[in-house]
Amino acid sequence: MMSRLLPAVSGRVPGVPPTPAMARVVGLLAHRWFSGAFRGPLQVIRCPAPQLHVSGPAMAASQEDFAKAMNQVKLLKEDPGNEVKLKLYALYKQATEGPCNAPKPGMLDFILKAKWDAWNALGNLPKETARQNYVDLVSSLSASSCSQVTPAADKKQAESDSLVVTSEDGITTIRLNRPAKKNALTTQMYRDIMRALEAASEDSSRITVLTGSGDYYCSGNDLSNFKDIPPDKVEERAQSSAVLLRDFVDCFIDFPKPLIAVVNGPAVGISVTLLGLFDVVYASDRATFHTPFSHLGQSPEGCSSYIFPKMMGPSKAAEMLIFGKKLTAREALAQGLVTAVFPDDTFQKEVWARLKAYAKLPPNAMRIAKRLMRHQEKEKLHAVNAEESRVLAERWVSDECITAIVAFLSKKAKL
Ligand SMILES: CCCC/C=C/CC(=O)SCCNC(=O)CCNC(=O)[C@H](O)C(C)(C)COP(=O)(O)OP(=O)(O)OC[C@H]1O[C@@H](n2cnc3c(N)ncnc32)[C@H](O)[C@@H]1OP(=O)(O)O
Repeated sequence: MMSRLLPAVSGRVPGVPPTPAMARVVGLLAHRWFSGAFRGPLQVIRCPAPQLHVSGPAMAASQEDFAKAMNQVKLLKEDPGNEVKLKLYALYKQATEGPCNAPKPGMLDFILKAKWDAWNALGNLPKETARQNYVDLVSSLSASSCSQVTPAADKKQAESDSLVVTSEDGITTIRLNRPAKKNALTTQMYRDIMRALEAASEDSSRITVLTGSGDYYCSGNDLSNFKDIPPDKVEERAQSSAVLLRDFVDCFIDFPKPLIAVVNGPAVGISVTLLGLFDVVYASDRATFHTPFSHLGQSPEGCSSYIFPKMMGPSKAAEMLIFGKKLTAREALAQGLVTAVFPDDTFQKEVWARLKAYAKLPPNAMRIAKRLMRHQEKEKLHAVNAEESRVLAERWVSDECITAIVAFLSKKAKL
């Protein structure tokens, strides 16, 4: 694709070398055109993606993604160069107007001809594919543009008591930091994690890690979230928690970069179910995986009702999600929930060495590979998440759930 565009950019007829005078004129016009001296659709468009030739509506970006990509182009820190701008232009036109039907500009109208050639070269590429390719290209440009942020500015992104977010060596790490409460997730932490993921998806890091401080990875939802709710607000709180849950899980479904869980110790509830949405899960041999939903009068979330049966087969998934069987790290590895298990005493050293090496890989290639692996399932996962959240809102107001939570909060029960 690149080489097909080159003649268009230089204004050359393929196979005919340009004269020096022609090259000078083309260079001048191209400079004016691309530096904004020319008004027209090129100012509306901006960055695209390498032609992936992944076709068909299954790979199509939404109009919202497309609109976002157009805005992102304006934020690029570096001029992407004429070749890329031409691709962006062509993909924008194809995505918004379809195949090129405009009359061919005259040979001496170099700039218009370059634009026309670029658009025309897309032939009958479907609008949806052009839209997707535009989004991909912008995303790849944003990633490489962001990676030029100075290391000092890039080091620390956010810090709060319960969540610590750092970015170093190409890795953004989101660390749950409530060790005294086994890293149980408060309402504020769900919100902060969503914000951290959003920032990580746009920062210069190449991979993103979620891990815990202290002896636990995470003990799941903080059951105190259910405390002090006036009786007439119970239903309303259940509904708003379901919306929070749905938005939270959606962020994991949509996260564009490689996402790695570094499971440093036991994991409970939502911190286990979410693992199915990570790309890689590394666990200490001290970690356990526990989803005691029935014990709590609750139901599975994090898309686990769909992913776990597919991953480990329905009966192993049933043992976990219906009967609350706690898995050891080795059992979780055998079920495909965990990628690799490390001895606890060398866990941190081995895992971070591996992650640092991964974080040196080309970021766009990693994102594209992830998208190709995950895209087909995305719509399904959003639907599963919506349904699980809806059902949980019902469970939270059930007698079974209220009894279980009261028992825990009054210190009468523990898992
Ligand atoms: C809006 C989105 C909603 C998403 C819904 C998700 C569903 C789930 O995640 S369900 C899973 C909920 N989690 C639990 O049921 C775990 C409850 N915790 C325990 O059973 C135990 O604490 C433990 C087995 C995790 C650890 O036991 P251990 O004896 O080692 O330590 P503790 O002394 O019990 O814990 C220390 C400290 O931390 C508090 N704590 C631990 N986990 C939670 C939690 N999930 N919610 C609230 N508080 C928790 C525990 O109460 C102790 O506090 P104190 O020191 O103040 O007594």
